[in-house]
Amino acid sequence: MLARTADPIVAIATASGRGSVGIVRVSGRELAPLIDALCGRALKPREASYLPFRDADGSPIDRGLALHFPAPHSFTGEDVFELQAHGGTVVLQLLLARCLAAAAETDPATGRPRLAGLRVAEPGEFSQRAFLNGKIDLAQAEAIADLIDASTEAAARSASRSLSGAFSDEIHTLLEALVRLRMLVEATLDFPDEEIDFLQEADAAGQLVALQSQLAAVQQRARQGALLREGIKVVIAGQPNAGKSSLLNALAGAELAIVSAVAGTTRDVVSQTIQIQGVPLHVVDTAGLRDSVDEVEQIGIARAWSQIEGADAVLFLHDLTRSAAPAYAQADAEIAGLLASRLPASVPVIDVWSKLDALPATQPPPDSGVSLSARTGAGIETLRRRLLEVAGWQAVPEGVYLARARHVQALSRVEEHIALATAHLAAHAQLLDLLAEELRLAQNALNEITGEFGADDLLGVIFSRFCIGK
Ligand SMILES: Nc1nc2c(c(=O)[nH]1)N(C=O)[C@@H](CNc1ccc(C(=O)N[C@@H](CCC(=O)O)C(=O)O)cc1)CN2
Ligand SMILES: Nc1nc2c(ncn2[C@@H]2O[C@H](COP(=O)(O)OP(=O)(O)OP(=O)(O)O)[C@@H](O)[C@H]2O)c(=O)[nH]1
Ligand SMILES: [Mg+2]
Repeated sequence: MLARTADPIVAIATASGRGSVGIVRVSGRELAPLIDALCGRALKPREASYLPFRDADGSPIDRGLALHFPAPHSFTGEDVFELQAHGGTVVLQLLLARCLAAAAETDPATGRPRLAGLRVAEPGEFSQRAFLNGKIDLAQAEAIADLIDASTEAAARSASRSLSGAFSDEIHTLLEALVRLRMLVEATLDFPDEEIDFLQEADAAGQLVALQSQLAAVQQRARQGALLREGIKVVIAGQPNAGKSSLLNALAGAELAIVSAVAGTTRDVVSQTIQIQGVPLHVVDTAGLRDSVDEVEQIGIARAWSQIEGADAVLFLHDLTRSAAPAYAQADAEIAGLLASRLPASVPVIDVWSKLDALPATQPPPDSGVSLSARTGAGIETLRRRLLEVAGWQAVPEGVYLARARHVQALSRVEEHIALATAHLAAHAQLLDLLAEELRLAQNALNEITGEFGADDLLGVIFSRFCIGK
């Protein structure tokens, strides 16, 4: 949990601490004395000045651009002071140390420390301040972290949309509609003897239907956004020698896993994240499944099963050159039974028929599942499309906003409360209290997304996952 203090904070604000330019950033209530110590003068608000950054004895540590964003017009809403220096780790550490030391020194003008309490920021603390000072809401703060962590272009673009407030705006539109309805219900509850039926007059039922369909659209885009952020885990499973490792390599376009004609080659789990239309797929190659007396192979098979049990989708590989043999088919049937008993029904198992190139031209490939050749690449594109389908990816024309599982879950709770509210309204008079309560709960769930109604521990978890300097 991040401390909620108003202490001034400082951090090196570059991802790796090494680049051609690096920034040391300070946020606090009144930074003028510190700025004077490092720059030797006051800075024009929001304008870059090129000057030496002064050490204790006045000698320059580096020369660079200094910026002062006076409160409240800054990223954090506090006074912000930036030193944009050369990006070496040592020079940035020197500047950081100089800021801390200068802050503790007595300001000749006041006889007090220049900036009492300056300390190094914890991860996420700058963004947390921007949130606490009302500069951004919680969904936007999360979008900053997601933008920095984005692993694909599509994820970065949609995080940027969330950061600009596109997602928050939609949540606010839903909130407004909900608040209007709540007022209506409360008014009806307050004047029970009134002749006119407010609810009927204002078509409360119609408003609920409209709200539901607005919500469905937001849910759809948030689900797609969460998919872009989190991706799905796809586990390749099957008998030894089925071509699992070859398929991983073909999907990844690199020789990651060892391929050999020896059955039981793979023992360790090998995984690689690939992307299809910007959707990250975490593809996992596993040891071939069979009864084995080899101790090492047994460990590998146990690991395979634990991967399979954590999968969002399973690619069940069958070797086309052997699948007609009764013993082979029997072993596949046993594996199919185990998959069915160990996986929840919601996890799709895709039958993949491998080594299509080695199949005699006279023999037609099975019409179920996907037939492919890791060697020639035939069928790989079909498999990619099938995987996108299984992941539930549908490109949304207006673009999606990057969302998190947390948001998708909150939206599902809103959906449940609206459904209950609709039922209570249909039953009318005697259930108006319950209707009001469901609307209130729906509003709370929406407020959790933007952080207007967030438990402190939730906020702590969210911000502590940021990188340092954000
Ligand atoms: N040098 C630098 N680059 C950076 C950041 C930074 O802190 N420093 N950012 C850090 O994440 C991002 C930009 N985010 C920012 C958000 C708001 C304000 C800001 O000054 N807002 C004021 C004024 C707005 C205006 O003039 O329109 C405000 O909101 O009142 C600055 C940076 C990315 N690039
Ligand atoms: N002709 C042909 N051979 C393939 C194809 N894919 C894999 N093979 C061959 O099948 C054999 C086994 O391939 P692997 O990818 O190692 O099989 P695996 O399922 O990972 O095997 P284990 O790790 O032992 O479980 C190797 O000799 C591969 O060259 C293919 O598409 N066509
Ligand atoms: Mg293998």
